[in-house]
Amino acid sequence: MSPTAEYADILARLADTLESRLPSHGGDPRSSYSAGLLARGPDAFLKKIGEEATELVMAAKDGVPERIVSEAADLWFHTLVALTHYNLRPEDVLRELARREGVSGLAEKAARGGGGTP
Ligand SMILES: N=c1c2ncn([C@@H]3O[C@H](COP(=O)(O)OP(=O)(O)OP(=O)(O)O)[C@@H](O)[C@H]3O)c2ncn1[C@@H]1O[C@H](COP(=O)(O)O)[C@@H](O)[C@H]1O
Repeated sequence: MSPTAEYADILARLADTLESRLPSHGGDPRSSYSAGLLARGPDAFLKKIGEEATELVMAAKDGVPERIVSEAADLWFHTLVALTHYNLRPEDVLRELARREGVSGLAEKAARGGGGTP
């Protein structure tokens, strides 16, 4: 099995798990890290997204592949927690990326009247 096929549904499965951690689904902060974040609300998980994004930037600047992957995974995970709170799914983001596929970022920016470097 190719790595892509092996991991194809990990985001959906993780989203299912996170939904089960919502307060409305009985998520228990005593036994679940994500239930704790979801119970504390946006201030808690949005702060984590900011921290993880910064940690990813620092890892990338250091250029250590294992740390870049680890910090990117932390950022994706906390982003999924946020999506869950707002009743959104990773499939919604994947659909948006699919919609953009093949559309140059430069062309899209020009269509919006933007210019300059990325
Ligand atoms: N993928 C993850 C995942 N990635 C990162 N993390 C946690 O995210 C936190 C990252 O925060 P930091 O790196 O800042 O470490 P920290 O200082 O300990 O964190 P804080 O105390 O600052 O929150 C750590 O506690 C990690 O364990 C994750 N926690 C859970 N999952 C997945 O979510 C599922 C459900 O987890 P629970 O909700 O805990 O049952 C798990 O089975 C996993 O599949």
